[in-house]
Amino acid sequence: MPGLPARLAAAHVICDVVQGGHRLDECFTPFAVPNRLAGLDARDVALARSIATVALRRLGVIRRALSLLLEKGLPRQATRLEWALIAAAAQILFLDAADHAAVDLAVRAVRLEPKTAGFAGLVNGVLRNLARRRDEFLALAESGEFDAPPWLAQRWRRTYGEAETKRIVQMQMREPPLDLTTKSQPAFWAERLGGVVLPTGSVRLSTRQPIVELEGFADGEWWVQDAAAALPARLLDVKPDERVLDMCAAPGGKTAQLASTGARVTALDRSAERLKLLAANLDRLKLHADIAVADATGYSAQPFDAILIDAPCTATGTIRRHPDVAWTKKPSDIETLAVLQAKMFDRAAAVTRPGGRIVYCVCSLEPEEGETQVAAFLRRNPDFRREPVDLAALGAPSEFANRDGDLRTTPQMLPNEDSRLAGVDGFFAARLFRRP
Ligand SMILES: C[S@@+](CC[C@H](N)C(=O)[O-])C[C@H]1O[C@@H](n2cnc3c(N)ncnc32)[C@H](O)[C@@H]1O
Repeated sequence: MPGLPARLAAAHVICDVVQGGHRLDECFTPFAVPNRLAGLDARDVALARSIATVALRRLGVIRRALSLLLEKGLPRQATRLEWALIAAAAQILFLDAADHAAVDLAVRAVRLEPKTAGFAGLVNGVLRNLARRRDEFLALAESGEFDAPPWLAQRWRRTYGEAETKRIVQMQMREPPLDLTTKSQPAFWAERLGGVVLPTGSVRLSTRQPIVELEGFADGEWWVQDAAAALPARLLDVKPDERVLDMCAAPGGKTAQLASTGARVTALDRSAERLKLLAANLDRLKLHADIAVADATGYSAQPFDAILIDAPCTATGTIRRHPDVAWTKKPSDIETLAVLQAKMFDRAAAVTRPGGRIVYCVCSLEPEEGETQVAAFLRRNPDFRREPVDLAALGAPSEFANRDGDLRTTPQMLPNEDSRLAGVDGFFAARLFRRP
């Protein structure tokens, strides 16, 4: 039955992410365990990915709609039913699938498994009702009220206030644009690829074409990187021939920026697998960095002129691009990561030469990983001082800096009349100079 394998794969992936804690991107690599894509052709993989992505982006409201339709809740003996219902609901409410096809394929999918086969009638009824009451559920979806896990929304309200949190959540429900960092000539590439040049210099497209098919990819003229993610490496203001450490480097978006300045860059990461990706990316871009596989918290070397710490974090600023983050992270992750980040920060201080500098950044909206982390670092390391970011030099709007002069972006910033071209990832970055 055409379309069935893609729907089955999507339902499995949604379960692997929400129940198994897997990263969505990882589920779509050939090394995924379990591999849900075996035997699927490229079109089916793309369809499964788009269903799973939308389902995770709108999981809160989909679950809310299903709970309104399933008066008695999900049958306890068939919890796997939920994933098939979620995949089908994502298609009915948010994708251009014909209702009857989405319902029919979901019914066929649940009939394939002995544990769920007896509920085919229930699935049929629930999904038909969902399609009939589509407008009501779309109105519910518009509010954005259900699309962030309550614990995260509550934190953001405390940090950013009610109104901004609403805008953050609403932006996270949208499909993000594709941002490119070009080696040179952003205006030329924007024209060739049908995009725009942002004030910060990134090229922004709204295409859904596979990246590898876009002009300039194979020739290594640009790489994919959110506009906010492109700013921290620039804050380091690296000069040719300086010795620079990229402390958490893979897959190498920021290493590429640092290496393209002519600096001597060491790209360090704990993950040998991810460093293979970095090496392949640098190869395509015809750029060079020395690669080191090591745990940053125990790293030792001759002092560097400049260090970038793009620390591992909860990544709650990237939920637009990685909707799985909203459903796989938990409050204790913030505490665990904050401890690791502080250790890395102190190690970086130990290998910064007097007069040298550090840029510390995270793609997290949580102050414990950003603002608070820097304040604690400065208390522990009085030989460092903060240097406010120069927004004019970055071409960034004034709202990109916080009161301390650090970079702080939130997803609803960089608005655009064309909503397909609006928003940025949530990022935090601070510049710290070691006294000579
Ligand atoms: C936010 S990602 C880096 C993204 C990268 N800078 C870029 O722009 O493409 C964080 C990285 O930290 C690495 N990492 C996590 N713990 C580490 C540790 N203890 N030592 C070194 N690297 C670590 C992860 O493997 C991951 O690649």
